[in-house]
Parts: sequence; C-alpha cells; structure tokens
Amino acid sequence: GWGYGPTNGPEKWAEGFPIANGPRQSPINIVPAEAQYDSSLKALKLKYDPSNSQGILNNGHSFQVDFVDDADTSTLTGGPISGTYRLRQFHFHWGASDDRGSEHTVNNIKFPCELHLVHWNTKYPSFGEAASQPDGLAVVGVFLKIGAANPRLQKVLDSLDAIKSKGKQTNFANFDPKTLLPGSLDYWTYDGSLTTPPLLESVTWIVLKEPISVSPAQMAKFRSLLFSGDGEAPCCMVDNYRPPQPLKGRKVRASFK
Ligand SMILES: NS(=O)(=O)c1ccc(B(O)O)cc1
Ligand SMILES: [Zn+2]
Repeated sequence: GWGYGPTNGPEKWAEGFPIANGPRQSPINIVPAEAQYDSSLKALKLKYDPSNSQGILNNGHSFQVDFVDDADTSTLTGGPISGTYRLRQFHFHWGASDDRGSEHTVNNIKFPCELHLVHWNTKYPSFGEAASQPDGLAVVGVFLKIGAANPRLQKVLDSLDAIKSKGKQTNFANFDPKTLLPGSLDYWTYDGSLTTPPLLESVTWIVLKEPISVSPAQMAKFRSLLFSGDGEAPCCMVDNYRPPQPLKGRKVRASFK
C-alpha cells in the first residue's frame, strides 16, 4: 500500500491515484504577499465538546484522535464555509528532524509539524459521502513551531506509548482540541484535497497564520511511533508529509490584512 518511502511515497501515488495530478491538490506553498484579503470572510467558529473525543489510533500513516460525530456537538461554522461541519478526527504530520515535517509551507518555509482538524459537511449523510463532494470537508491546519514545551499537546503525546505500532489504539476521552489552537484564528483559505490517498478534491483548507509551540523533546515523542505493525521490521514514523503541489491558478484568500 501507499506510504512515505522511496517505493510507495508521494512521487508514486499518481500510479494508484491519478487525481494526484489533479487541479486542486494539497498541500500548497502559501505566499502571504500573494494572498488576497477578503473582508467578506467570516470569523472561524469552532465549538468542540470534549466528551466527544473517543480514541487515539496509530493508522500506519499518522496517529489520529477520533470523535463521536453523530450529532452537531463538535462543529466548525463561519470562516469561508457555509453550513455546519462536524469534527471527525485530528492528526499530525511531522519530520525526521526539526527542519521539515509540515505539509503546507509559508514562503517555502517548512515547520517541524502540522496539525489537521478534519470536519465534514452535515448537508451529506456521512463523512464517507462528504469526502467525495467538492464542498464535503473542511480541514483546519495549525503549524507547530519549535519553542517552549506545549503542556496541552503533552496530554496527546503521553498516550503515544500505548499506540507505538500500526493498528494499535487506546481510549482518549475528554480531550478538548480547542486547547491546541493558537490565540489568533486569522487564516488563509483555498480549495484543495486530502493530502494522502485517496487525495479526494473535497477539502476547503483553512490554515491558521499563528503557529502553536512544540519543544524538541516533544518532537522526539512524535518520532517514537512506528509505521510498522507488531512483528514487522520496525520503521520509525517520520517524514509522513506530502510536499507542496502546483497551485494551478487557484487563489489563496486571507481573513486578515
Ligand atoms: N491529511 S488530510 O487532513 O488531508 C486527510 C484527512 C482525512 C483523510 B481520510 O479520512 O482518508 C485523509 C487525509
Ligand atoms: Zn493531514
């Protein structure tokens, strides 16, 4: 299956997923000077219920925290989207060293890590159905920048020992993902795709301008995970990011001046 290695990585994905060369692929390099300020963009409204957090899973590509999404209790509204989108899961992408790891870049600068909060449009009956629609998903991206240790992030990292290898999961109750957001919700937005196969072109991307902090020791914790399953040759889960893709004429809008 697909992965991030030399034989199954991003340069090979188009063989199994031709949409990899499509018109609205993600991630992209964001050039702030070329983003157009749009005064009609609304403020982001994120309302999360911590009791909706369920479990944390090593899916062999990243780890994700899954949410109960059978009601409008953890939602994204406002911003560039219309209607209500429900939080499904959040996950991260990171590098083998602090000089890389994010999927989106800013002026070609890579951050060591990027958080994705994945939401789906409730005008569709399910996440799976929404994922195949051009306005089906909205992903909030948050950059992590090396600095002081982030105590809110630590709660997530402390659970990683229990999910070291592919397929492992454990309970992860009562976590409020709002605690992972920066002080400012200023954002850039553009029409894009999932950044992993199936690379579906169904994502309204909302990338926050302000990063949150992560310490070098905390980054080492991300890198303690394995892509491999129990009994397989251990392979460190690092560099699980897709590089920026061609803009192909898309406009990036800014919610701020
Ligand atoms: N990396 S991403 O946020 O674009 C993303 C989100 C969900 C899925 B998926 O549910 O397959 C894949 C990629
Ligand atoms: Zn992602």
